[in-house]
Amino acid sequence: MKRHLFRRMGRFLRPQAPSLAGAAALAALSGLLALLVPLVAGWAVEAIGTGPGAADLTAVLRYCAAGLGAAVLSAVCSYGASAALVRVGQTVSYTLRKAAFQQITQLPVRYFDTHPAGDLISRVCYDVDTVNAALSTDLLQIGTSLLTVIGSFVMLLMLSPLLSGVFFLTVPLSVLLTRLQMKHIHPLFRRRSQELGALNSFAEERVSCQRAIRVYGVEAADLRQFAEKNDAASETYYKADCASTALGPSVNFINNLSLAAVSVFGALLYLGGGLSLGALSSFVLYSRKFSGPIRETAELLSDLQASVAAAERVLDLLDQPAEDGDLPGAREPCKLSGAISFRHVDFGYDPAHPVLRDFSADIPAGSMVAVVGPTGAGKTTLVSLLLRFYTPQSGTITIDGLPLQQYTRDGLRRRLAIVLQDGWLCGGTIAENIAYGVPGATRAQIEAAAKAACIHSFLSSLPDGYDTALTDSGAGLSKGQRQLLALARCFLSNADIVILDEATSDVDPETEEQISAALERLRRGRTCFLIAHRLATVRTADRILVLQDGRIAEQGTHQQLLDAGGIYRVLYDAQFS
Ligand SMILES: Nc1ncnc2c1ncn2[C@@H]1O[C@H](COP(=O)(O)OP(=O)(O)OP(=O)(O)O)[C@@H](O)[C@H]1O
Repeated sequence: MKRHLFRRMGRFLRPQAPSLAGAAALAALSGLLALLVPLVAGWAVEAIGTGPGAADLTAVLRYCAAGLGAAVLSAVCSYGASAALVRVGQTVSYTLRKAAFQQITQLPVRYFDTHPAGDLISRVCYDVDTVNAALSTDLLQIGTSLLTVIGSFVMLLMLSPLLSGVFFLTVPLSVLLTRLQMKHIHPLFRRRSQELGALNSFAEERVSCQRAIRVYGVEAADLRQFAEKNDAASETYYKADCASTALGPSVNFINNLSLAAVSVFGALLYLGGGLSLGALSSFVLYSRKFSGPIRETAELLSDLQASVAAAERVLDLLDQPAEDGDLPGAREPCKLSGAISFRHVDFGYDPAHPVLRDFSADIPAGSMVAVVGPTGAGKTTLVSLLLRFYTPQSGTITIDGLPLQQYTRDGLRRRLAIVLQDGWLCGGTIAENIAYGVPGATRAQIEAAAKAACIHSFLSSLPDGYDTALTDSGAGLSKGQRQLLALARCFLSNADIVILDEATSDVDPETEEQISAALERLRRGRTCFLIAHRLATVRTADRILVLQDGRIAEQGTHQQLLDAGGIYRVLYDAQFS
């Protein structure tokens, strides 16, 4: 599974191969130099000798200087390796984050129906950071530790094979313990990332609907739910961290046992003349060098588990199939006349629960067609299908006689302008928001669009005018003003088909009248697809479709439908009587 993970990470790591190789060389040099220190220290001890006056001080000083030199050089190389890896970690996490965000922009809209925003944010930010930590520090330390362990192992064997036998008796115990604990720890870290994703997702959702929470007075219930999720996250953190911290002390315990055994047998060997004092000193130092990294590596491996779990979550996101690509030879529409036709369309978000059933309708080019009907009838779903957010289970939708799939997806969407009920604003200034999707629009064009959407006088009255900064949710503007801004966006775009989904639901009757007049201007040369609950908005439509249970129940002009005395009449009377 790990090998699989490294292969999946390959495309991010491969470009860093030169830096990784440089860091590995520096780390190896640093490790080798550090390995010299115990040997030189042993020689220094040997030079001190055992009897009074036996010390060869010049040699002792020489060895001390050599040991110091090796230690300093080792530290410098280690710094060089760390600096290189910090850069690698940053570059990889930058690319990974960019790829993850790009992937989010390419995922089918359906994916967001089942994956909460907070969890995705957690993957793009927190999980990528965890991967960065592993690359910047953990891998270097594990590599250096491995080198130290192997080098010390060789030195121990060279110094005393017999004493090495005693020492290595305890090593399998450490390794076995580490392996067992790793097996136990990995799923815990995976759960830890999942629970954190769920907590983030909940927090994100609740922060964004604080107004509703206050209005409904559900703060206490919310706090309770947050506490439950927080508890679950803390619990998994606690379990994972506890399991991983238990690893260090248990390996440490075994290491101390081995040190005691080496000291006792080493002393016996020295007394029996089988080992010099210098060699015994070096042996003890190497045995420490051997055991230290085993303990550190055990701890680092648990950090690495967290990084592996995080990397898996980011890679899982990257592995999601993107929105279907364009068909070969798909047309890039430069201009559409805007004739829309739905033919026997069946669609359900879940195929078992159809929303549209055998839906057929023709919207002639340049006409204004309105869709009305009860809540949940499937009006917005029609818009989502037109925008190719979803694909019908059967039937076809054509524009200018060509099925939607025969157009490039982006090209098609560029020919459509849409105004939704919630206005769809993002961070930036008001001018930038109006010009969203129309880069290069001049200030004069932006103001003309705002005038056409009847919002120019309001915008001019703001202290910073069109340069007023908006937060992403458009706080500071009323819902109606947000809708008018989105309408201005439509005026600015040169789209051939305009879709208004409850676009005037939050404006006062006077503004609605103005918008109706504006719509008359907007529809010139364009096809307008209007969805509305307020029937005043649809009176001037060329045709009104009354949707009920995913089918057209009635259709005609406003007057024809009133005269027919059907559902439309009932809805009209309910609103105007
Ligand atoms: N993303 C989705 N995933 C699953 N079901 C959905 C999704 N969006 C809408 N639905 C369901 O599809 C049905 C039609 O929804 P739609 O939003 O098209 O209705 P509508 O006529 O526009 O309603 P309203 O007038 O309230 O805006 C509803 O039953 C709704 O619950």
